[in-house]
Amino acid sequence: MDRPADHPTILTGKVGVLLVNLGTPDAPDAKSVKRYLKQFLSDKRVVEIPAIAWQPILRGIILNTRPKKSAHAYAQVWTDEGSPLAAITAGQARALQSRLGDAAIVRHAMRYQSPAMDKELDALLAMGCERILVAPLYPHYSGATTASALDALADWIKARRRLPALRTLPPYHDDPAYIAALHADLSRQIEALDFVPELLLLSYHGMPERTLHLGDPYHCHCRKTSRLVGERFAQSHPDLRIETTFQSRFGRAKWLEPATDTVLIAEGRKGTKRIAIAAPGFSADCLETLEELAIRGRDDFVAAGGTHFASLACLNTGDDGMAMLEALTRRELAGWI
Ligand SMILES: C=CC1=C(C)c2cc3[nH]c(cc4nc(cc5[nH]c(cc1n2)c(C)c5CCC(=O)O)C(CCC(=O)O)=C4C)c(C)c3C=C
Ligand SMILES: [Fe+2]
Ligand SMILES: [Fe+2]
Repeated sequence: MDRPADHPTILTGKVGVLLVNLGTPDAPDAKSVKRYLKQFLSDKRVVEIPAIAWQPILRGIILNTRPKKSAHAYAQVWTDEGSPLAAITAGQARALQSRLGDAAIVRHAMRYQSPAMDKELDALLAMGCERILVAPLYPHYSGATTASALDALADWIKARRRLPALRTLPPYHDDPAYIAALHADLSRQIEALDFVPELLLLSYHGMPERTLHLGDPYHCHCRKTSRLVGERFAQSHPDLRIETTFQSRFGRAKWLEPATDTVLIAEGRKGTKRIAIAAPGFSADCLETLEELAIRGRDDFVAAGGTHFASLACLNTGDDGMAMLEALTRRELAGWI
């Protein structure tokens, strides 16, 4: 009798690591963006409005207007290797694989679009992995990101007969390895600038404010990262002021404040001339950092009177970030030995 597709022929005792990020369109055109947004914004973890009320708004309004606008934004940051988020996440998986060597098989997946989580989990199983670490690359826990990735894992679990042993990487917003990586990487980038910033803005993706009152730890996680990174900078760069903001507001509800664009304008107006902005909540540069911060953020700040603006890169595939990911991964794998 044929074996079912998810049934590995030989079990080898191998360990798999699946890096997971949010997902991105396959191409910077309205059709691909629409497909992506439809999947993303239909996730009940992302838009917590009953489907009966939300789906008509999504299908009737948002999916008819936003894809064209967003596709234009994606086109401005698209690379030869595709969407920056996709290219960088693939690079992180390759870099982690070479750091871990025989200790694990590393793959990557996206919560939305491709490579799909279920296919990548099946691939690890087919390669003989009896233990799999699923690592959502979100330092700060939120229902919309971390929990949603775990929902997709749960769906995969429910649909398979034979399962590996599983672990998931916890949020790492206050992990000394993450704080040290951010401080080292951002310090190096700041030292390489041709100006001395007065202000380092730490901009995190926003969330509806309501989620904070419902008990989502996201806001507190972001604030704690800022405090810990700020303590390091107070030692190394005592004249650098550090502020926290939230970007990428979506929809009509109140989102976490202060908003990044509002603060950039207010700082420019009150006479701040030189700003560096970083986005510690994003493991990889993406639309939200390369277009919203680096292009529109600069325009906002300069129009308000600023003269020097630098958008700093995310940890991406740099040594500081990869050493941190290796340390976090090895710690989880050690729990299995
Ligand atoms: C890093 C953490 C993220 C949180 C928290 C988050 C919450 C969140 N996002 C939306 C709506 C959109 N986000 C979009 C893009 C996007 N979001 C994240 C990360 C977080 N989102 C990333 C990494 C990206 C970039 C994807 C890329 O392709 O580069 C978009 C799509 C782009 C657009 O049309 O503007 C939307 C929409 C909500 C509603 C939400 C919390 C409830
Ligand atoms: Fe988002
Ligand atoms: Fe908080």
